[in-house]
Amino acid sequence: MSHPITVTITGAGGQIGYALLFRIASGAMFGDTPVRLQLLEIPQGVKAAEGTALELQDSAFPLLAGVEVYDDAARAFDGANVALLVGARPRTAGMERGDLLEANGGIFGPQGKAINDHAADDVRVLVVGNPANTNALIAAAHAPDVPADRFTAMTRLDHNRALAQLSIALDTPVGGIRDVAIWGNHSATQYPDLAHATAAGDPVTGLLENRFEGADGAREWLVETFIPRVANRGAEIIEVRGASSAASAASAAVDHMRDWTAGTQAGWTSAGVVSDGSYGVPEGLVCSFPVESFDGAWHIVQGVERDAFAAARIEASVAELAEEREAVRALGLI
Ligand SMILES: NC(=O)C1=CN([C@@H]2O[C@H](COP(=O)(O)OP(=O)(O)OC[C@H]3O[C@@H](n4cnc5c(N)ncnc54)[C@H](O)[C@@H]3O)[C@@H](O)[C@H]2O)C=CC1
Ligand SMILES: O=C([O-])CC(=O)C(=O)O
Repeated sequence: MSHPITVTITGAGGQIGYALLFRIASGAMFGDTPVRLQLLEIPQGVKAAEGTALELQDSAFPLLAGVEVYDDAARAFDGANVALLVGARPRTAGMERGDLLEANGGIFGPQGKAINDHAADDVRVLVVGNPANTNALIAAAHAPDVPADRFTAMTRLDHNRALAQLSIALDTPVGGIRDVAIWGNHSATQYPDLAHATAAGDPVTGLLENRFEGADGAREWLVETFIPRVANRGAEIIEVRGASSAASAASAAVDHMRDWTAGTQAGWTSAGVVSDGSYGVPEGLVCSFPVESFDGAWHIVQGVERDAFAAARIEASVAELAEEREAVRALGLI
């Protein structure tokens, strides 16, 4: 059997943690490679994480090489090959994710530093806790010895929501849809982009025109229904479920890490990555782009054409990311 991957999960006693840990232990994230789980909680969350650790034992997962619970970041990130930063307060009805910046931002500097000082050299970090993009920026800023491209923020849930809404609208299987993209912030300003998507090999633009009786109908569906539905789905779930998305968020985290380590097989996906200046996004902002994964790294898909409408929407979302960076600077978090 191969050497286990050490995976640190923060907020392991919370809702997403409860949905995520069993998927990781089952092999959904890293295939046949055994995993060692290191769970980090704040003191008041430790009992819940310990209970989950007992249930992980009881599941007798053949790939589970061990579970430890910590309330100390230095120990929890020790030797981590993968760090899933989930632990943070979720928003409630009526809040935007950016409203959490002050409450949650302070978590990610110390955790970035603990990753810098204690994680394995090949550590890969996924930030889930909101506002995810800017929290990833904060963590990266405190980890100068870790290459910036190892810090990512989760927009895979937005990507999956876009696939699902398109699949429903066209009555076509999710598995045949390619090259959807989420640009910008994991917030209501994000831009879900279908301009280059195909379904079973056919351009989605044409399929939408057939479905919605012409170009005007397709455009109306995109602008009035699809984009706001995807961009505000988190709020819709909070409204209907009474709590923010948990199992779907865990599932997206599995997808993100699996693709990062094993590579993408079928076209683009979406991830918040540290901008290298591509598409005019200021360097250092953690922005969602269409990406592919190969050789163990995310690569921003280059040369994607964007019409004036798309460019304006993306610019607005990037401006919000720049404002969030200024806000965390003003708070002394970076
Ligand atoms: N990026 C995305 O697509 C999504 C992000 N989220 C975000 O994920 C975060 C977690 O959501 P839930 O699991 O539903 O929340 P939850 O409240 O159920 O669990 C959060 C857990 O984090 C722990 N925690 C708080 N501060 C911590 C720290 N400094 N270190 C370690 N653990 C800490 C808490 O004790 C709690 O057990 C929220 O910020 C939520 O908004 C949720 C869904 C999707
Ligand atoms: O909307 C929220 O607050 C939780 C989240 O990030 C999502 O479901 O996308």
